[in-house]
Amino acid sequence: MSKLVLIRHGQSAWNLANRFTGWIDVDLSDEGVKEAKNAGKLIKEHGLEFDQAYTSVLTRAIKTLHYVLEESDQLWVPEMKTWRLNERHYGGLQGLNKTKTAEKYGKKQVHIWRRSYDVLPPKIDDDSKYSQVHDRRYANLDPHIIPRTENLKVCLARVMPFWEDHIAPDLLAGKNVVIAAHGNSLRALTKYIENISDADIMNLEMKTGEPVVYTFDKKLNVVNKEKLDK
Ligand SMILES: O=C(O)[C@H](O)COP(=O)(O)O
Repeated sequence: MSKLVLIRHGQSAWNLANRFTGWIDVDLSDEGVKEAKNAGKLIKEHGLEFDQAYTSVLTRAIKTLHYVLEESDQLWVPEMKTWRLNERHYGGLQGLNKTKTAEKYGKKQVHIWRRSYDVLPPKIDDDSKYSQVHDRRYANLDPHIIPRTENLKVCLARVMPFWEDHIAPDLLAGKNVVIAAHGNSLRALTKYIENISDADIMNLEMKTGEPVVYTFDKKLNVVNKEKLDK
């Protein structure tokens, strides 16, 4: 039996300000720090011990992972950061206020951009101040791979190689794994793990700072799922 714990980062400054964030690197809010620490306490209370940790290359997820590991006395656990676990890229919506965008384009359209499986938000221009094409942390990627927009389908497609190369082999080797990432990269992983349909995934929400614990058998079938209450 191996365990996989998924944690959406604590509330970020732009969750609080209600702005589309995606690949913009905003920090945790004070409330987000509390949520991340609380997630670590819950993990300790439940006696969860990790062999490997994964996170994105975005501050809010990295800090959440570190608070979780610190609060559960496991800061020593090996960790790897990857762009493949980044939030879904929100394209030209990045930086915009969600309410104002709904007033401009209609609530229905904004809901489709936010939750549909395969509708792409508008692309971001490479010269936008919210584009990541010149961000040093992606310098080792082929510039064409850096997203200009993503829906959940595209996000899942870039998360999956990381699942195949790292997460699944760890779980098959009996390791316990923790992943601190983002609402939509984790919705994508959840869709795959639980085989959720394209239609039903629209209704799945990930709460900030709430650990979701999967137990897998030796063949990587899910035998249990539990959410740790805040
Ligand atoms: O990138 C963002 O704006 C949030 O992290 C997730 O946004 P969503 O709730 O619109 O998917």
